[in-house]
Amino acid sequence: MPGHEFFTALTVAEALRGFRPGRRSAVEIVPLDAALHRVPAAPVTTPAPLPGFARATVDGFAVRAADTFGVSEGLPGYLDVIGAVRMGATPTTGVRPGTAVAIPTGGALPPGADAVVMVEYTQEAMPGTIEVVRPAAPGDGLVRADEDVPAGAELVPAGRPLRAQDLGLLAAAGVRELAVHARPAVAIISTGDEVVPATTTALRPGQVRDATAVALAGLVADAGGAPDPRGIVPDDAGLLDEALRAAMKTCDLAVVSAGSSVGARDETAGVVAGLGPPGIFCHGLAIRPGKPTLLAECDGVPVIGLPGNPLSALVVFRLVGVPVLRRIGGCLRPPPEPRTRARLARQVPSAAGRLDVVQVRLDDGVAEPIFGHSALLSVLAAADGYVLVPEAATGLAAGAEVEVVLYQ
Ligand SMILES: Nc1nc2c(c(=O)[nH]1)N[C@H]1C(S)=C(S)[C@@H](COP(=O)(O)OP(=O)(O)OC[C@H]3O[C@@H](n4cnc5c(N)ncnc54)[C@H](O)[C@@H]3O)O[C@H]1N2
Ligand code: MOO
Repeated sequence: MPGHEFFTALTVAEALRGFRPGRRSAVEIVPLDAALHRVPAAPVTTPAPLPGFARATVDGFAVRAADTFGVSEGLPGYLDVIGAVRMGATPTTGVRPGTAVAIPTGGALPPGADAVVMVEYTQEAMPGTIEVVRPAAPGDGLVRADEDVPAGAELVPAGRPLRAQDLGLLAAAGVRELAVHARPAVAIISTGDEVVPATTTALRPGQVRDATAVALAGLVADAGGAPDPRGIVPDDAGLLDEALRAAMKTCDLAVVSAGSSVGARDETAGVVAGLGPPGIFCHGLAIRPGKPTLLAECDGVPVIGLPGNPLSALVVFRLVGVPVLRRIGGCLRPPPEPRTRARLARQVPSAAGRLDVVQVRLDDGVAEPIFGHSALLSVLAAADGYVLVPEAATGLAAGAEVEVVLYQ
């Protein structure tokens, strides 16, 4: 019977290294205010140096630094104030030896000046004349015309999702739109005769609401993808084949939940094997939970078969699906996941040779493992994060310092 062979389990690291579908989502132009978290398809270089003119970084007086050399509280220097810089305007009055021009923070440095003395280091000696009591070196109290971004410099790299500060820098440089990867379209197909839409009010005995699809859609959206939930397919090879082929016409990644194990009704592997070359990359990962996972690429579309247990499906998609999805979306530098260090409240057993993903609750620097079968979705909902027990380890000792990857 198809699907009854034993898994040939790869480690998660081997799978991530080896399964590298070449598919990339299309490139589209978006306006800057719609570009948060989008992935630039090419580096964006500055059209001009920034800030573009030398500007004061303090409120004070634009001066020639040489005029202040050697001054002190006891021996102030005297300068004639011959004008004031207006914000947003080109300064008209230049600074000559023995003179100063009043300037606000951010004002354009007048010609002739090479430093700005803070107002706190001056006082009015008489109307139109200031005493300067601290010397200024050239460059003090200002930023140069290209100090923020030199001519031709890169504002944002390709492949790193845009953060709020990136948008700010692009805005400062006058970039109004940019080329980004389209959000990869991720078809989400649930399977199982017992699975009914999540909107079902009254369940018949043996039925379960589709818990996986909406949760996967959340993970997809969090990772920059566009979820395309395509409903529930019964345990029928022909219908799954039809659903997958229809999805593959438009999606960048197809995800099937359940049916990836070795039971009589587990059709996913057989169907995926017939979808087109190169076909199945691996069936079975050395991970708990999540062993019955299938990775394939069929006619240019990556296909991921996830375990039926919703907890397992979500764990595997986070660890294996998200990196694949990000790469399809052109993301070369994924944002680092938030992590924290904690002490393990109790011992965690684990078999050598597989990666264990242990859900934990965090309390004041202590990570409390939440034990429970992977059929129990509440375990995942109760968790603040997870701890990985590497393949080589046979468990973690109580009190061990562990790294917790946090759910946001
Ligand atoms: N003889 C073996 N049996 C099982 C193995 C094994 O290695 N040998 N592995 C177990 C593990 S681990 C898992 S996980 C499951 C995965 O099996 P499938 O991927 O074939 O999934 P199903 O059997 O169809 O479903 C498992 C479980 O999850 C429920 N389910 C499925 N889809 C949904 C959904 N969208 N929303 C909510 N719940 C869902 C389904 O009703 C089942 O209870 O196999 C073990 N068995
Ligand atoms: O590994 Mo299954 O994926 O434990 O529930």
